Amino acid sequence: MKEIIIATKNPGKAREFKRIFNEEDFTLKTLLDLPAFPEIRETGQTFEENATIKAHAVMERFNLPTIADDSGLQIDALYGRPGVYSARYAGDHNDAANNAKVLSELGGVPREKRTARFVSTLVFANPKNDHDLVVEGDVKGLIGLFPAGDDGFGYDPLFYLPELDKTMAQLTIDEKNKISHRGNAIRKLETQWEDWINW
Ligand SMILES: O=P(O)(O)OP(=O)(O)OP(=O)(O)OC[C@H]1O[C@@H](n2cnc3c(O)ncnc32)[C@H](O)[C@@H]1O
Ligand SMILES: [Mg+2]
Repeated sequence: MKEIIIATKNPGKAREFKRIFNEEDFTLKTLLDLPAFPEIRETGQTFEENATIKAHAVMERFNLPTIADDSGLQIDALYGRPGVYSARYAGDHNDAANNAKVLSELGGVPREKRTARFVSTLVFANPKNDHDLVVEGDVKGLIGLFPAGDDGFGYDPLFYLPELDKTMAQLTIDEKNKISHRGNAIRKLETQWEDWINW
């Protein structure tokens, strides 16, 4: 069976990838399914640089086609922060602390100025290809005044979608994948990889 690795240790991302891919043609493994992989230092200045670092570190270790996702939240009133620092804005992978910091920095900012977007950049690296596939997906929304919802991960409880009158954390995984930055990026990747990948 053909295999693709998703170079992530984030259980929320892992669930979304597994749910969206139809695994009839290949199986998907994340770093949570594989022997302990050392911490990858995300030293890039952009989502693409960090996704490239992750995809290549993991591809070289396992010698298999590997997709990495580097993603984050860009808030207009904060000049694009937390951006590439989204995972470690207030505390490393401490979602509650990160959300609290965003809310406190936005204190007093009115609804119409709380615009934001989630971005996901995917880099697909393959031992048999000399260039990577790179795609970006996004979704626009507003930062709520307080967290709402229990699903998803990260900043989902703060990310309000006016058209749905719900936060990202109030959506099912399928509803989130249908509109999310990651879902949009994965769909773009799927239209491109058939011609590129040579198993
Ligand atoms: O690097 P990996 O192992 O993939 O996992 P990570 O959580 O560290 O992932 P990133 O380095 O790409 O950091 C992205 C952060 O942005 C936030 N984020 C990204 N996508 C999100 C989503 O769909 N919903 C909520 N928050 C998200 C969340 O805080 C993530 O930890
Ligand atoms: Mg990370």
